[in-house]
Amino acid sequence: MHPKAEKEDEAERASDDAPCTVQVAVHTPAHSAIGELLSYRSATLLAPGTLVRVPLGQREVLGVVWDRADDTAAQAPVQLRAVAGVLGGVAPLGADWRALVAFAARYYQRSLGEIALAALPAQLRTLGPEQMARRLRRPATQAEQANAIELIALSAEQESARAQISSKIGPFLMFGSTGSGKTEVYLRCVQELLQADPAAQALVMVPEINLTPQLEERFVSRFGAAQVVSLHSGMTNPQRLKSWLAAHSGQARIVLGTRMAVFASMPGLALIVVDEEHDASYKQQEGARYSARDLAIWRGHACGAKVVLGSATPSLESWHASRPPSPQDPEGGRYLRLAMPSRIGAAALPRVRRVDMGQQPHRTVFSAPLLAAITERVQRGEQCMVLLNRRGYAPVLTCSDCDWKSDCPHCSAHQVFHKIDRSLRCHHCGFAQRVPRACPACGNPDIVPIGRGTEQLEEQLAALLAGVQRADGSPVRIARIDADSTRAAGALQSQLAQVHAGEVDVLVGTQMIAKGHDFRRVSLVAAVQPDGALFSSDFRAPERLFALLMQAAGRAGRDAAWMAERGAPCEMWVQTYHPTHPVYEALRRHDYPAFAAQQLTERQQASMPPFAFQALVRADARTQPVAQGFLTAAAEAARAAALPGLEHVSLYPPVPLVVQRVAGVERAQMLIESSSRPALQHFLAAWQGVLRSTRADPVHKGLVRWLVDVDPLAI
Ligand SMILES: Nc1ncnc2c1ncn2[C@@H]1O[C@H](COP(=O)(O)OP(=O)(O)OP(=O)(O)O)[C@@H](O)[C@H]1O
Ligand SMILES: [Zn+2]
Repeated sequence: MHPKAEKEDEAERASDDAPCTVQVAVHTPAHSAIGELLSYRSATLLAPGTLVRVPLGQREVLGVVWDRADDTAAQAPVQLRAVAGVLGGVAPLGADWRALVAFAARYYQRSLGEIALAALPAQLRTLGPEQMARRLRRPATQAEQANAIELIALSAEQESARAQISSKIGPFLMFGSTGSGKTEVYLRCVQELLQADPAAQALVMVPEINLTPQLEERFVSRFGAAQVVSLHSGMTNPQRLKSWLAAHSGQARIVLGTRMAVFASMPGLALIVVDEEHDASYKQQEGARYSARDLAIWRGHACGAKVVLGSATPSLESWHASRPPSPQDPEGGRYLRLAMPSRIGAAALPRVRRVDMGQQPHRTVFSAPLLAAITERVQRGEQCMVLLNRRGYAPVLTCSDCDWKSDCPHCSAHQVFHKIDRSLRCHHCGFAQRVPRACPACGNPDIVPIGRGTEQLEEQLAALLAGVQRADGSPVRIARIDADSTRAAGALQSQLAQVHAGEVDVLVGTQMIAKGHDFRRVSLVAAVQPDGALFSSDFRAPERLFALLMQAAGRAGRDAAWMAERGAPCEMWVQTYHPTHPVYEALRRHDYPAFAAQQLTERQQASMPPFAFQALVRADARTQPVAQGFLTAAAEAARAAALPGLEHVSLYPPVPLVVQRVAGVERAQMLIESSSRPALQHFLAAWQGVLRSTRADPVHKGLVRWLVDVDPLAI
């Protein structure tokens, strides 16, 4: 039916029958004064969760019918605009899904409509009824049968983890070393679940799906393409709609996705896996700043699904939440910790070797012993990985005469030098320009790069290894993987495939190379300049660095049988000016528990997460005083109004962000902290209205936006 005809038809019926009022969630701007739900007139009573099209201003938008608020407040239907149409063929969204959306909106201080509509595929909004009907008629992916795989026998540790997940309630934290076979345990748990209950569904989340194409292959080959769908931001809109519908209808049994998948509609949801749960990409960094890991825990609890978090380097939050009971703490944490300390096939974790860069000649990039070790490995046919967490050629260009620096005109940051296309690019706002021929300030032609990124590292390594030959006499092959080298569609997949196929001898890259890859022939991993993170102002920096180095180390020596035939055990090299730093000491012993214990003691003494709860309010404005002035005024207004929860909450003075200006906008933030999560929540909820009215005050003209970040990951 033509949309217009349908609309008239609906209006017709509404005037005949006794019309009723429905509450609808629509996408309203984040801080708009429009209430959470809008009321519409409908000819028929619509079940909560029904997808509808409704008029909003001059437009017609997608909405979700929400549970009716108490009827007394409802307006008489005659005064209301009518629902324009119902999205036929799509079952109403379940109560579990609506509860999750409502919780996320409340907890992360966003509007219900924003979260609800953002969680739905864009095409539900844009497709007309006919297109939609055609889409629904399209046959599902031809059932490509799962390969009848002969299951490998689980190790004793894997079997114990599997059995506990099967018999206990959880939530579980699977603390398994790199290469301990966590993925195999996920696969078994999913399999067991699907076999036991024909309607059951599993949600498996990974930090970045493009980084782990291997994982997708493993699920598809085990369960067949018809059972598995993906949900991530790299998909086209039609693909996303298709996956979403398959999950929503229950036809897909397994959803494999990134953080956004936590909102997938899955009526049979019985198991949620959060792989590499420590990874920062589970936290959304714009719009509604939700943590998909934390929502997974909430969702599992609310709908009775088991939740398994997995990592070799858990977040300190999850580690603390899974502490075993002790005499001082008879309850212990809420999660059940499952330990898998051994690598599959009794493979050894790499031996950690620290190079004291203070003892090396000035300006050394690759120390002589590291270079010798890499050379030897290559000659023997083994692969090496070199990690540097900074892309580009050099972080800054500078004039040797006048001290000019390649600053971004729009940000308080340097523009990074990319030699490959002779460009200067800002990694904050994206502003790019050609490298000037001479210093723009004084005309001196001698402008030089300072510091180094992966592009330069690759170039230097190529020069240093120029004479080195592989076992077959051919020259050494070096490749680089970072956000620049993988920009083209499919580039990352093909580069990873080359590494797996042994076509690359030395892989240079950013943290992208450290994550989750099951490289079978890597025997040496080196971090050439990891010290930067040791002295960051962010209290989570040591935790992040430790996790990164442990994960990087975890790429070496994964194939026990192959390593046994080699001349030397696998190694992780760290070049540092602080070889005795506790982070490197813990790394040397592969001792995550000791590292975590030391960090948690510090956090407890300083009353920091997970012993305290935080939120940030950020203000962006034309000037720093306007940004800070808004925050100060909002805090003062909160105190003046004696908002609930305030007595248990500390409001700190506003400060500029570390990168203070981005794209011409000044940024400031205020930290809010409490030892009680409910008190913090209570206060934030009450503060919303105050922030809105403060914003409306004309003295804060020049404020661009404000936002709240609950449980922020970066301070
Ligand atoms: N029981 C088993 N017997 C033999 N091989 C196994 C077994 N379990 C897993 N493997 C193999 O061991 C390798 C490592 O397993 P997997 O990738 O699941 O580890 P992981 O714990 O997820 O590692 P990481 O955290 O480092 O990504 C894989 O190649 C996998 O096929
Ligand atoms: Zn910039």
